[in-house]
Amino acid sequence: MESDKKLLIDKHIEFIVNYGKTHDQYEYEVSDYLRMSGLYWSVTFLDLVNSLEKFNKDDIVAYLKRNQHSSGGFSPCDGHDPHLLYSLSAVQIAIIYDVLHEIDCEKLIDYIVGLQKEDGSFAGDCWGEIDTRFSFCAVATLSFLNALNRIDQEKAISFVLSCMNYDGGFGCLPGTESHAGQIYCCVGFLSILNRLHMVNVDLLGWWLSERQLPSGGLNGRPEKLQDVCYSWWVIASLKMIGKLEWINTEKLKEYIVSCQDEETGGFSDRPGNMPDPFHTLFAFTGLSLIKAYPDMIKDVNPVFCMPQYVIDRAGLKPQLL
Ligand SMILES: COc1ccc(S(=O)(=O)N2Cc3cc(-c4ccc(C=O)o4)ccc3N(Cc3cncn3C)C[C@H]2Cc2ccc(O)cc2)cc1
Ligand SMILES: [Zn+2]
Repeated sequence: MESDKKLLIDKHIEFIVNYGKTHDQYEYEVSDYLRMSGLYWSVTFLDLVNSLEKFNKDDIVAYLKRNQHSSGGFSPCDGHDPHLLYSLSAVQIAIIYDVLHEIDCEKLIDYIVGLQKEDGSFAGDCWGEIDTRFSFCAVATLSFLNALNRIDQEKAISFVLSCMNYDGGFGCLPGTESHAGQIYCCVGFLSILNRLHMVNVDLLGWWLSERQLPSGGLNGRPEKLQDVCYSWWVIASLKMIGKLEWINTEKLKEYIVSCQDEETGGFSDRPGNMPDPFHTLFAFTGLSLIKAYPDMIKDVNPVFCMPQYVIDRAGLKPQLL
């Protein structure tokens, strides 16, 4: 029976610890444009399985400092431009290691405030791409820096609400189709700003529960294939709006475990595909949220996608319905 499949925790730890070392040089190199996020995915995974000591804290601090741009924003790695995505990842890493004092928080706050537009939306960087993902990155990062009062919150909220669709979901821009990843960002944004009552909970809960397929896995939009990372985007959103019980969590657990690579360790989007740190983290945060292995995986916060004890230590209490 699939549900009896063992979770090979030690193999997954080995996969993550060795990813940057033994992993095929070409693939590791081409992912340098997301390296700071890759580090966040790996650090969060290790902390959830009580193995944070596998990484060298001083090396991590040096990497953060080396990649804070003069503008205050963070780049993914040397030679790349700063971006909101990697600024959030850098602060998430700093909060987990409790080293926020090692980075220039004031300059980072100025960088983020400078990215808010007249209509309340946020650009991801100086090149100006607008996406509700960046609204989430902005308020999540400012939460950790205790600087939410530095942006125009009412305009930011009205922009995100202008991206809500008739199906209760959210898209990346006004009038764009609902997608689980965008829904997670918009619901998380509203949770951080205490506006979850603006969500149509029954409509959105129904749309999200409809993501579950016969395999037990979840897809990100109607008619798409299941993918283990949607385990996170969908159930974190359901948890925030208090409708997690609308998913068959036993079938979901079976699907998630079926995506582990028993040879190399790590998780892939679907059984038999190439594992990566991104899908490995979101498989574990999904298992954590449905409390599938409570003795092996620490509790995760559904809004910030970080260990709950870290969010408690930071004194943050994002709204949950
Ligand atoms: C392999 O193709 C991609 C496509 C998009 C991306 S992404 O950076 O825009 N991103 C995150 C992401 C990462 C990986 C990955 C491979 C190796 C590593 C090392 O750490 O990470 C793989 C996929 C991926 N995607 C694409 C994806 C996942 N499931 C379905 N798809 C199409 C997500 C994508 C968007 C993203 C999501 C969350 C987040 O915090 C940042 C970016 C990266 C690789
Ligand atoms: Zn995926």
